[in-house]
Amino acid sequence: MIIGLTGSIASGKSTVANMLKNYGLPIVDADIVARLVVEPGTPTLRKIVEAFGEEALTDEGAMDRQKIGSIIFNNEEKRKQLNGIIHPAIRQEMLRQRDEHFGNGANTVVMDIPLLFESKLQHFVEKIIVVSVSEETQLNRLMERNQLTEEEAKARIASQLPLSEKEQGADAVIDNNGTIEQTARQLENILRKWEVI
Ligand SMILES: CC(C)(COP(=O)(O)OP(=O)(O)OC[C@H]1O[C@@H](n2cnc3c(N)ncnc32)[C@H](O)[C@@H]1O)[C@@H](O)C(=O)NCCC(=O)NCCS
Ligand SMILES: Nc1ncnc2c1ncn2[C@@H]1O[C@H](COP(=O)(O)OP(=O)(O)OP(=O)(O)O)[C@@H](O)[C@H]1O
Repeated sequence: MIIGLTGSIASGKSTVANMLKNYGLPIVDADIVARLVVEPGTPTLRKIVEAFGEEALTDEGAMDRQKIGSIIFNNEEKRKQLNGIIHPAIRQEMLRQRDEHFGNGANTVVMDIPLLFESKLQHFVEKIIVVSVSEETQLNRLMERNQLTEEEAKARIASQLPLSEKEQGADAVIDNNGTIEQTARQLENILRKWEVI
């Protein structure tokens, strides 16, 4: 089975992904892949420099995440341009990792894709878990974790589809407003229902 794990920024995907890892399920993590495909020397990083200029790089020649983030979370055109460059490389590597896990005998693989709905990747997975929180909880946790101002946090949240819309497309929704334990129990019930554990 291929499980798609998504939600919105700071809704708790990584928290739930770690729980899934503890069940021994392999995780293909889009955010990790997104870092892999832009490492110094990759064709994708070269295309980003062609599009955004040398200012896209740190002095060490890596992608300047702070700089690119400040550009694309406040400019939809620039965000679409970056997505057009980086998403094909992310997709290719995610599918490679997915097939590698099945090749190694996995029965179930989890694909942790923040932009699953935005990038219309539903066909990559069989079941979708959406990790959902209230706007207030999301804003507070994002500001706390990334040390962002309210304005910066709201810009990042606004760059994604609303969680209410994602819940419509979910096979299961985890309400992550409560404690980690309450989230873990919801996940356990979902995995039992799907006979994954
Ligand atoms: C813009 C970048 C440089 C910011 O890096 P930074 O280290 O500050 O954030 P990080 O990579 O940890 O992403 C945190 C979260 O931001 C959100 N996010 C990232 N990229 C995007 C995007 N293009 N559109 C909307 N939300 C995004 C996701 O919820 C992600 O989980 C980085 O997010 C990036 O390279 N984004 C483009 C690749 C992408 O779309 N990744 C999402 C994988 S589905
Ligand atoms: N149930 C919870 N109770 C308290 N804090 C939580 C809970 N779930 C997540 N957090 C915290 O909220 C923040 C966001 O959680 P997490 O990083 O799992 O979200 P995410 O969806 O993976 O975010 P991103 O989209 O940025 O990768 C983290 O600091 C995490 O420790």
